Amino acid sequence: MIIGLTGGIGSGKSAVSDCFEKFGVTVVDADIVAREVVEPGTAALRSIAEHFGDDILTSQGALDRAALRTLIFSDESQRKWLEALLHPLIRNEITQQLSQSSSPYSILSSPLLLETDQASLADRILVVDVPVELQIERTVQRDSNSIDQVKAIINAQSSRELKQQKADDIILNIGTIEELEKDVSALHRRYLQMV
Ligand SMILES: CC(C)(COP(=O)(O)OP(=O)(O)OC[C@H]1O[C@@H](n2cnc3c(N)ncnc32)[C@H](O)[C@@H]1O)[C@@H](O)C(=O)NCCC(=O)NCCS
Ligand SMILES: Nc1ncnc2c1ncn2[C@@H]1O[C@H](COP(=O)(O)OP(=O)(O)OP(=O)(O)O)[C@@H](O)[C@H]1O
Repeated sequence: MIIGLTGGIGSGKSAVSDCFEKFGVTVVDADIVAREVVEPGTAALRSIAEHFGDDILTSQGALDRAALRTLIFSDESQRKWLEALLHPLIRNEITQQLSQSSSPYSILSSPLLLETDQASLADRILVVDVPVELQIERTVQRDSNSIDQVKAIINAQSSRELKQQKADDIILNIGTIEELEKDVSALHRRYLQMV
């Protein structure tokens, strides 16, 4: 059984998947996979440099993620171009990593689970839900992004309401980390009964 874990930027997916990992559940994280497919030497990184120019690379030849972030969240057509290149590669790698899992069930954590065909890889959808104001507050605190950039990223993602509609399970992450851990623990027991 594969649980698709999703939520917008800064909603708490990593906090939730860290708890599942502590219970021995295999977690495949789409954000980590998205970094792997553009490592130096990959065909995808070469395509990105050809399309955006060598300024999109650091002096070490790696992807300048901050530069690409600024570009794609201010120009939808460039974001669509990047997604058309990367999403098939990300999906393939996710499938590969999930096939190697040996835990009773696995977690696929992805910010774009419901926006892409990654949803079809999951048997159940678990949404980490937070009010947008808290999402922005936690993200700005964690990252060096400005409020406007965080808002632009949120606008490129599906709405809180749509995620709630598509969810089989919802964790409302408005309390403490300890409360979040209790909610994950209860879900873990339920999931074990389902496999
Ligand atoms: C633009 C990039 C280089 C910025 O890298 P950076 O290290 O700053 O951020 P990181 O990759 O950790 O992503 C942070 C968050 O941004 C949001 N985000 C990233 N890509 C997208 C996107 N295409 N659409 C909407 N939100 C996105 C997600 O909430 C994600 O958790 C990077 O996000 C990227 O390559 N995005 C395109 C690939 C993609 O769609 N990844 C999402 C997982 S499938
Ligand atoms: N219940 C909570 N109480 C306080 N802080 C929290 C709570 N849950 C998450 N956080 C913090 O909020 C920030 C965002 O959480 P996290 O990194 O887990 O989100 P995410 O959904 O994985 O984000 P992204 O989509 O950007 O990868 C982190 O700094 C995290 O420590």
